[in-house]
Amino acid sequence: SKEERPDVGTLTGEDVAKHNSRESCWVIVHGKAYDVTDFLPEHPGGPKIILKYAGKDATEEYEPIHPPDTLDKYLPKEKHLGPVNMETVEKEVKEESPEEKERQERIKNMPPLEACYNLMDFESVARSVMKKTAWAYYSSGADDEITMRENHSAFHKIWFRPKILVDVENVDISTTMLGTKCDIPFYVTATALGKLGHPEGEVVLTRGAKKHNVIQMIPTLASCSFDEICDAKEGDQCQWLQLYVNKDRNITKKIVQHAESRGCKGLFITVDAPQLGRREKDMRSKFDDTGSNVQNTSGDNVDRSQGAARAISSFIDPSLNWKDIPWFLSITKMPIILKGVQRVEDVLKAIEVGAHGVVLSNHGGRQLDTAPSGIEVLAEVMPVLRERGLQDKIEIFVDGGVRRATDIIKALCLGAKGVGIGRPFLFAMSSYGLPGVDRAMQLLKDEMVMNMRLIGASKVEELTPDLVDTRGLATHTVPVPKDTLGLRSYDPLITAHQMI
Ligand SMILES: Cc1cc2c(cc1C)[n+](S(=O)(=O)[O-])c1c(=O)[nH]c(=O)nc-1n2C[C@H](O)[C@H](O)[C@H](O)COP(=O)(O)O
Repeated sequence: SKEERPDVGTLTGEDVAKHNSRESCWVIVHGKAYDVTDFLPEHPGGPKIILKYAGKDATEEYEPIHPPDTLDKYLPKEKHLGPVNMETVEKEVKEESPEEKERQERIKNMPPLEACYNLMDFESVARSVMKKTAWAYYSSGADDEITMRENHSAFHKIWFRPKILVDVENVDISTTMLGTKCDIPFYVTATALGKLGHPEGEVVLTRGAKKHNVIQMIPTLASCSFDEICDAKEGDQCQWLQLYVNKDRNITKKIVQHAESRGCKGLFITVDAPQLGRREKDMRSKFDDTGSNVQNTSGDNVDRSQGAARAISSFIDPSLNWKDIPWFLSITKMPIILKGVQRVEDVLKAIEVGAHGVVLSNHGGRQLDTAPSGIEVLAEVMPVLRERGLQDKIEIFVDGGVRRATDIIKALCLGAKGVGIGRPFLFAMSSYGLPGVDRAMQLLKDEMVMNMRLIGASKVEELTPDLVDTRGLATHTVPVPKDTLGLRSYDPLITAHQMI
């Protein structure tokens, strides 16, 4: 039976510690106690991860996965038990694991920020300094990660046909995307759970985007709350919303109209994830967290075989289809872009239903493995649109595997308006915080100016299809230069058993 709440202003650690079972489960988050007993079976991450902190302070585990307003939004008020005198709460003395000791050592000896000369350097540093679960979540792709690797190596199959003796003294790399002027044709794409990599989460990316006048796409599954990320923008800084459509369309309508009221300038509906892909590195790193039952369905209806992301994405509506698009057009004035389009027929359909744009993307290789790279689909799409006089009907974006300004230039030559970049900014943020994001964006700007000069173009309008040779793009077996960590990022169990 649940005791009545002791009638004292502030609870003590001892009061909370008594409620440490399935029958009566209280946890502390941000210095306040919550009775989550009735919530246990509904928790998308399963009851076990909460029970691991029953009667204790769960803040550290809670923080990266849940936006701060989660408890206010989803836990009934009478379950909010009020402040706890944190001096009376026993501090968990966590025995630092040998692995954690080694990681702390690597952090002490990590390279200075100035040693990072390109976006892959940030990936290399992040791999060595990030917590295993965070690295696993950010770096993983679906299944054998073939598409994740293909996204990057596809750019190496496109070769330039540079012009010479063009006056490139003044190079302008700026452009507009959905009518917003940006310094350089890339945006920070939506990537979930920013606080896995950095305690401040997505607002670090907001600040970096402001400094470089690039657009940030706010993820539905952000660690920060949507309003925190909006509040972090300055002046007329532009943000877009990435939307996972909820089975409950009223919730979706509220989210969309709130985003518009907060000044978002684009609605990117993610259409390549009716179910989240199977990211095995993410699964493996969750598996050894005894508190979470990611491997055990425990009889309820949420499949936890995908670590954190899958658990918190059980709301996504797999029945989303073309017939829903007119409804979206009716509930918002924001331009509507379909994110995750992977074939020319669907680009034509997007134009037909009145979408304002598409992102040719496979979710960074985290969804359908052996789906084609966005850049390959772009090379297929643009000639068809030009043939039908449709190339100016919508804005086409590409994301996946963009690591160099030459990748951005190739995408623009093929007809993209801009590209989305995900992991590099996560790795830069996770390794060096805002200075890391700042440097990563500046490196891309410097590379962009230099490479525009070298191919003989002084502004983005001059980036045309004749500057690239895409004959090699359709082959999917070319060896790629050994510069991609991706070739070594997949870590099948087989190596763990040192089997020959
Ligand atoms: C790296 C990463 C990507 C995610 C991402 C999380 C991470 C850590 N998440 S995920 O949890 O569902 O997989 C999202 C997401 O919330 N929504 C979305 O539309 N795309 C998501 N994406 C895909 C992202 O928007 C781009 O399509 C992808 O990152 C581009 O590839 P690069 O990382 O190689 O730049």
